[in-house]
Amino acid sequence: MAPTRSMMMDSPSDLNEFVMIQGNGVKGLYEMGLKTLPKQYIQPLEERMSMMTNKVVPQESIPIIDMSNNNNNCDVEDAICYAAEKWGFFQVINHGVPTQVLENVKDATYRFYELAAEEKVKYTKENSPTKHVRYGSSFSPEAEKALEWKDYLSLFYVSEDEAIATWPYACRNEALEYMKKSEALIKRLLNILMKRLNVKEIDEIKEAVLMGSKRINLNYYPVCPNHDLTVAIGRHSDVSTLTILLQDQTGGLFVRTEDRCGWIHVPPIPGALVINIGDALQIMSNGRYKSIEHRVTANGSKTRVSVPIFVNPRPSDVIGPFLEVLASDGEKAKYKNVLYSDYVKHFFRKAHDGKMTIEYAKIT
Ligand SMILES: O=C(O)CCC(=O)C(=O)O
Ligand SMILES: [Fe+2]
Repeated sequence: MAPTRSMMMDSPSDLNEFVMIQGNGVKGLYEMGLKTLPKQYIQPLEERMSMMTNKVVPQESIPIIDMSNNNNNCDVEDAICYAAEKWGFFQVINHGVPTQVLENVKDATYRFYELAAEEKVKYTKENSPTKHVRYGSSFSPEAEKALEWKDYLSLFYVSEDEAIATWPYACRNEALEYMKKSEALIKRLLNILMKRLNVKEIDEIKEAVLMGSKRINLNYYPVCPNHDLTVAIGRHSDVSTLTILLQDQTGGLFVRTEDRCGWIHVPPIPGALVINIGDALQIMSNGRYKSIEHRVTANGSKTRVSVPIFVNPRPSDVIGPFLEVLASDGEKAKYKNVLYSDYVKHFFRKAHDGKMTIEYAKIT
């Protein structure tokens, strides 16, 4: 029997069946015309943006850095390192990734989500022929108190051949092209950030630990009923080295203020990319660069898409503060060495919980 709206509201197992097992996602809930948010999505008060404790600070903004060579290159380098130390988040313009490539990957995101549920369901955890391709909804439904209003397709990059063989046709060429065309930007950013840490050269070993593996996510956040009772993504920091995020013009990404008392909106800028430092780089830089907590609000009137590329160490890498950082002035290590796959497992084992993941690696 096709699920009715009232079934969806009352029964967690019907909701799970419709959203996750049949692969309709929250997109399916929106399309069914739900006027009230199912209770599984209702977040505790302290997680809602409408609370006084979650005030938005409109007078603050993260830096916008022009990466073209019209500026003095030293200014660009200073701006990037300062932003990574103080804010952990910045936007870049004139970054060298062609606008058309960005537009194409957004279109491809819509194309994938417009496929019938029977097509998308082939890529869920239960059905996907490879663990490198995963379609799902919410973050860790087993661990979360309340679900998140988000569908995702997560594509782990191993090689071009493997991607061509396994990634969904609706989006694979565009996702691959976006990854390829952002490679030079990623390398430039890492070179700049490393120089400031006293790492003179990114040799093969350093390159592997900084950017040895990559994951691209196609996030889809449909229009949400009672949107202020829920979140699209809860408070978290990324476990990556760097994240390169493409967002559309809807808005909704918020970053923690330095005093951790409020939130700063990351305004959409046509053609720009949002860059943020992840936990792995916070650890490798011994805390010099900051991986900042962020979240995404659900929207009551517009669908939003975003496409992050998570630039990561390889799962088999051991990460810890670089010796160059510690040696420069005898600085003490703030983090221990951890196997990156253990760190990532720890992140996925629990619900989103702000900046708590990094405690796993902290020397106390
Ligand atoms: O959608 C966004 O703007 C942010 C997504 C995000 O934070 C993530 O996927 O880790
Ligand atoms: Fe994130």
